[in-house]
This record gives sequence, C-alpha cells and structure tokens, in this order.
Amino acid sequence: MSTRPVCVLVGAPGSGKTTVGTALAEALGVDFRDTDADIENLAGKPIPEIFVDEGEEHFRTLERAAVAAALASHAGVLAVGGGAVLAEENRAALIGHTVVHLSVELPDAVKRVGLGAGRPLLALNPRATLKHLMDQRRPLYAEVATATVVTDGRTPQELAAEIAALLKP
Ligand SMILES: Nc1ncnc2c1ncn2[C@@H]1O[C@H](COP(=O)(O)OP(=O)(O)O)[C@@H](O)[C@H]1O
Ligand SMILES: O=C(O)C1=C[C@@H](OP(=O)(O)O)[C@@H](O)[C@H](O)C1
Ligand SMILES: [Mg+2]
Repeated sequence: MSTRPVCVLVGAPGSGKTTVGTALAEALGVDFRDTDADIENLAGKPIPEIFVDEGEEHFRTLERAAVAAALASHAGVLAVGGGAVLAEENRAALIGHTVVHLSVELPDAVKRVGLGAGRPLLALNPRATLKHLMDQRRPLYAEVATATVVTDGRTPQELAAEIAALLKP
C-alpha cells in the first residue's frame, strides 16, 4: 500500500498552515511535516537566504521536488508553502489527496504575518503584496481543495479540532 498524508494543508501565507498543522498532527497522534522546513534542511539555509542567493525560480524548483517527495513518503499531516499551488505540477500531484484549504481574509492575514519576517515575498509592503497574492491564488486553492475551513477569528486549537472531526471516516 502506498504512503500518503492523512491531510495536506494549503492556503495563503498567514492562513496558519504551519501552526494549525502542528496542532492537528498532535491531535491525531501523527507526524507533522512542512515542505518549507524540508527545503530549508536540504538547502542548509533559511528561505529568505535562498531567495537572496539563488532567486525565487530556484526556490520553486526545490519546492516542486519537496512537494512530490513529501506526498509520496509522508503519512501524517503535511503543510505546503503558500505558493506551492502556483505550479501546475504541484496542483496535479495533489489530485486524489485530502487537501484542506485554510481560508483567511486580508485583515487577519495581515495581522498574522506582521511585517513579513521570514517571508521574502512580503518583505516590501506586506499588505498590498498579500492582497495581490491572495487575489491571484484564491482560485488555485479552491481548485486543489477537497474541503475549505474558514480561519478568521478562530484559534489554531479550534481549527485543529474541526479538521480532525472532518477527517473522521
Ligand atoms: N487561527 C489563528 N489565529 C491567530 N493567529 C494565528 C492563527 N493561525 C496562525 N496564527 C499565527 O499567525 C502567524 C502565521 O502562522 P503560520 O502557521 O506560520 O501560517 P502559514 O504557515 O500558513 O504561513 C503565526 O505567528 C501564528 O502564530
Ligand atoms: O506564498 C509564498 O509564495 C511563500 C510562502 C511561504 O510559506 P508560508 O505560506 O508557510 O508562509 C514560503 O513557502 C515562501 O516564503 C513563499
Ligand atoms: Mg508556514
């Protein structure tokens, strides 16, 4: 039998994929994996440094490889970076998986990412950039998602419990 994640989380930066994913994995008693962390481990440096040293295109190449590897080998909760859905290859790879879109509107996303530290795409003008990214990606998150959970005004613990209930057969 092939290994597949119990749940893949997608959504905009600040939607809570890393935070809610960690809480969800704990609630389910499974491992949590985040393709951003996989990429940093492989590259041996933080994501902002990858963007500075090699550029976004190189990051996206590493991300496609990280998404494919994690989908094929991780049996727990998987979070992918907010921009993973931009690649057709990643959207195709997500077909057949349980994919939960953590939706967030601009006000909560802005509050959560603050000045964009650690997110190189948001380093300049986080609010306007986030608005642009979210407008561009909303249809892509909807395309890959098998369920959508609204995160605005909800705590990570509430969201983890809601998703855990959703995943029960
Ligand atoms: N539901 C939530 N309510 C309030 N703050 C949240 C929520 N989810 C995440 N956060 C906070 O927002 C920030 C970004 O969360 P993170 O999990 O890194 O998002 P993502 O991985 O989707 O970019 C973190 O500081 C986190 O503590
Ligand atoms: O939106 C994006 O394109 C990105 C989101 C980040 O992950 P989070 O969504 O976890 O912030 C990270 O993959 C990288 O900085 C690029
Ligand atoms: Mg994250």
